[in-house]
Amino acid sequence: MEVFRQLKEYYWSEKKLLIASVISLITATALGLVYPNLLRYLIDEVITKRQFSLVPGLAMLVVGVVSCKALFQFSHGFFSSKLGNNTAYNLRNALYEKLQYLSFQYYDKARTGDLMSRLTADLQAVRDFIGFGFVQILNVFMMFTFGTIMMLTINWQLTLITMISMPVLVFTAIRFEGKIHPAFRSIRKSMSSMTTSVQENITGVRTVKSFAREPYEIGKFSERNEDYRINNVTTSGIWARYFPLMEILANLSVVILLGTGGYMVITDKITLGELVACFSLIWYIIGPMWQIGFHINNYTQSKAAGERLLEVLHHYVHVKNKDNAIELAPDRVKGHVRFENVSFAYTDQQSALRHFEVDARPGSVIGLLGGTGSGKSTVVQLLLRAYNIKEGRITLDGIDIRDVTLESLRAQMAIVFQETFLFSSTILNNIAYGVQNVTMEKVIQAAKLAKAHDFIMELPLGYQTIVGERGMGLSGGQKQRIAIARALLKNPKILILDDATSAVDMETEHEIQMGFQEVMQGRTTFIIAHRISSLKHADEIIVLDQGRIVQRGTHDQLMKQEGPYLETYKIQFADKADAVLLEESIEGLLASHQERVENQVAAAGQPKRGGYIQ
Ligand SMILES: Nc1ncnc2c1ncn2[C@@H]1O[C@H](COP(=O)(O)OP(=O)(O)OP(=O)(O)O)[C@@H](O)[C@H]1O
Repeated sequence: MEVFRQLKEYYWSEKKLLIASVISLITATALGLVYPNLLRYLIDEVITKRQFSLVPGLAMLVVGVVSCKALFQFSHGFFSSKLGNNTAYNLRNALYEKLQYLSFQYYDKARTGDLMSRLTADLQAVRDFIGFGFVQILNVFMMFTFGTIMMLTINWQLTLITMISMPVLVFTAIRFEGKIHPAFRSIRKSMSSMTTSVQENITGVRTVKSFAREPYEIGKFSERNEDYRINNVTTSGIWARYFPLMEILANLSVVILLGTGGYMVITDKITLGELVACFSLIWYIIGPMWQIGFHINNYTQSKAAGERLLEVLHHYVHVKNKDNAIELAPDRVKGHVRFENVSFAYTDQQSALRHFEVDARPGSVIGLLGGTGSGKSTVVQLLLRAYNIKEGRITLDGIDIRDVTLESLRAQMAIVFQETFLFSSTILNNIAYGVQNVTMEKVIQAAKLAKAHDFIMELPLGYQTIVGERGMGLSGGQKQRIAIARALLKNPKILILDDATSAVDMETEHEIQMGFQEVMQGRTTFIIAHRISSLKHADEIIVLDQGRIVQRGTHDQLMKQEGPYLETYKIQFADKADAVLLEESIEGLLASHQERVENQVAAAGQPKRGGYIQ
């Protein structure tokens, strides 16, 4: 019950419904106990004593009891369902809220399919238990207690003899629980692994198809499906072994009751009415025992599901606001960013960034260059406080970013990520995502600066065009331009462009950069790029290699030094230089050829023909 104790805050607010549901069920159960007594009365007082005039009254009483019982059963169903659904509502909101605030560290390892199965199947299992299962278990307990007390009052010797096989039944049920619980955990695990596989397959369908890996994906899914099947079959095996055993043990009590009770009637120790009442009551005791397997199953399933929900709800949030964190006033932020001897490692194994230093004055542009995995994105992730650093410090206008509220810190920044993410909504909503109450003019202005306006206007629905999931239906460059417009519209103090123009052609990149120069005025900008042309105008360019700064300076300074920057420049511009040379030599060849032709024509005394190429 520890799991449900920890989940209390999500259902305890609905305690009125819980109480109403419990009272309704207790009343319905208590009314059910009237039957055996009516039976006893019918046999001993009416039939045996031939008092048939009492029959209509008795029948009316039965109708009354049945109607009341039905009414209470209805209200139990009504309150339980409301309780379950309200609890699920509270839990769903809490889980979603938690997912919003869980740090990047959590999402580095989280699997979407697994999270989805927690939010759906697990949540449903908990809802069903809190709504119905819990009260049903309470009902089982009450039916057993009341039924036993009533039987004891009729004849305690017969009751005790009948109960002789009950401890064995309880023992078997407990053993069953011990086996079925781990089995259900495995089912849930394999279910979530299967969901993950489907989710990944749908997300990466283009990659799968382009590599013609459909058979491999089918095989991978089949394996997981097989795992799920085996876990279900194993669970059914446990069920199949224990359930008949429990049924036999339950029916043994009935056999004992009829044998002993029948003998007692013959020997006049109890009346026939009392035996029939006991026979009816024993089902009141056995019924719940018989169903105990189902309730145990329901309980263990929801316990496993509850554990998985608690794992998310109690997951430690690494990056959060300190007590008394400073709220940055947007109009006072200047945008002075300093990294002071910052070292960082994602895992314990290898550092992603070592002794990183930069002093980005307000309005300056810092370029970051380096090979893949050299730590460029890590710099901006740390500035965004996606992760907490343990060595060194990062300050904004002299304040350690760990002392500032996350919301006010991130409100000062706009970032265009390497991988563009668009929501499945209109282009307008995607551009206006980071800001509230924005005018259409401002959206268009941002889109124009990002060189997105023209292609948006060519779409039949313009800004109202709904982009597919993750921006499907748009080219990589178009998606990037929408993401850039989104960042520009936010009007941030700090602008971060993480390889933001990698998917657009050189010409568009140049145009976007011209736009940037306009919007970058007064903003501190960090540009990560692989193309030197994107960084050339930065106030300082930092070259990284395996997390270390290997060169820094302006473009002109770096061009005068031997080092990776110059090498990169040579590689990137070698093709261009070759192309220029080739172009020049072709032009030279053509010119000399034309000259020769003209000379020949002149020598032959013929009129000169217009152009070289006829
Ligand atoms: N979320 C993460 N969890 C663990 N390791 C990570 C994570 N992100 C990056 N790394 C590792 O940290 C190092 C630096 O990565 P980073 O993304 O900063 O490189 P980068 O220079 O931006 O590379 P690229 O140009 O390819 O984007 C790499 O070794 C990378 O594998």
